[in-house]
Amino acid sequence: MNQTLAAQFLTRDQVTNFVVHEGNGVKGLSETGIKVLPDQYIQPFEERLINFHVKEDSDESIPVIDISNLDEKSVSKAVCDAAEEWGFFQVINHGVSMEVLENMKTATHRFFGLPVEEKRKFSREKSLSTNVRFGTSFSPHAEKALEWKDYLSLFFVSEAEASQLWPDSCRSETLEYMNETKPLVKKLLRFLGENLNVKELDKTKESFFMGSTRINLNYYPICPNPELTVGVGRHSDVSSLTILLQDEIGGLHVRSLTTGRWVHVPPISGSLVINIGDAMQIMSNGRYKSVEHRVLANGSYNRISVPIFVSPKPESVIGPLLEVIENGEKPVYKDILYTDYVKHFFRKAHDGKKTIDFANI
Ligand SMILES: O=C(O)CCC(=O)C(=O)O
Ligand SMILES: [Fe+2]
Repeated sequence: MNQTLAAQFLTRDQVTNFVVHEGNGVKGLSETGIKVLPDQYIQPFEERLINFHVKEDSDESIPVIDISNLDEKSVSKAVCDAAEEWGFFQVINHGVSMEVLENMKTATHRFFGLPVEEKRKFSREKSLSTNVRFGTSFSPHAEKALEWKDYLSLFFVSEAEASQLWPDSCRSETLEYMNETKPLVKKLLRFLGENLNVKELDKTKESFFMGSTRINLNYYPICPNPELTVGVGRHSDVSSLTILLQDEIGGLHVRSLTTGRWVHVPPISGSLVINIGDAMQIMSNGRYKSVEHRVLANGSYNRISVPIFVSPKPESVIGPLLEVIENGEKPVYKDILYTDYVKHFFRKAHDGKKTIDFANI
């Protein structure tokens, strides 16, 4: 704890400078031993999860699906039902080894444990490529209230590019995690596709569903007033499918489509959390749901998570799939250039489910 440094944060600008511009992140701020949450992290009353109905003991919970089940039909049905009713589920016995997952978590801690000068090499100002970005909050320039989170975001182009640009401290573990997860992604997409009348995942479908991949390493440090802020604000993902590895701390909440309540996603050792993103909601013409979720800040523990955002190729034009609307179903979304959609998402602060209005007819 460094009380002297904590006492130095007199003004809002000094905090922003320390966290955002000097690249210390909220991790750096947390490690000064700061006792009071700086003003710019105070979320409006209605955005603080504490004010919402969260029932930890509720009988509502997102489905947990054992993917190893030999009866493919029942697994496929469980996946598609979960995608329609919850937009979120956890998978166990998914084929990605515990070792790969543990190595990914260790590498995440290793990266965030680096000295600031090392991490800053990947900041917006210094990074050699926009495909690699170390940052804090979500879009600090667009946000009225900041989020209590630091991240490293890695857009995958090729192994060759990754070996040039990604940090040494986490490159091989992240690539292995991404590669080992691919069969699971394909399996889930095949199930989801078949249920939409997509007979096979050919090259065109693959580029719609999984043409690009971004992996984020998220770090949520201990927060002095967790009840006043958020780790991540209400949002849905812009991906087709998100595969998320979380540690044992917890804090991710999903809004139930049935009751509107915020439901906790309990950490299950060795599991992966899967959620439908906006691109899949659009391509399925609203059949699969991209659901609002958010992350609480924590007053006692540091937390990490590692989402893989499996998405269409940026240059793909996506809209409701032909297979879905050829039976006469009325399209509810228009065709959009995926990169325009992503730009729209990042231009503003997190704002619940509003991003998808961009694609409304
Ligand atoms: O940290 C988590 O559990 C979720 C993070 C998240 O929702 C995101 O990065 O989009
Ligand atoms: Fe998310």
